[in-house]
Amino acid sequence: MPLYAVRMDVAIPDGLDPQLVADTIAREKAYSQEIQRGGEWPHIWRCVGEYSNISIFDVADNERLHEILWGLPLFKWMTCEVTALATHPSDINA
Ligand SMILES: O=C(O)C[C@H]1C=CC(=O)O1
Repeated sequence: MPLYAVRMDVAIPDGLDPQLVADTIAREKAYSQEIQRGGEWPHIWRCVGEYSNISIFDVADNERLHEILWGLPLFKWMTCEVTALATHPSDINA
């Protein structure tokens, strides 16, 4: 299945109801962990010092990745940069 690296940068607007923000972050965690358990989100790494992550997705196609990203509860407050990955010719494991 195709692999994708996705960098997510979160920017929560100032002045929002703190309960709304907390609820959204809790829903984000549950949604993310459900997809991780299903195998389509095998890696998520925090970018040190930033409210950002770099994740690896292992999904059927572009449409499925799009569906997952649009379903993120924090999606409205984040920007995503998607990079499709191909095997590197120097990879000794390939
Ligand atoms: O904290 C983040 O990087 C944003 C987001 C992505 C997955 C998740 O649980 O939170």
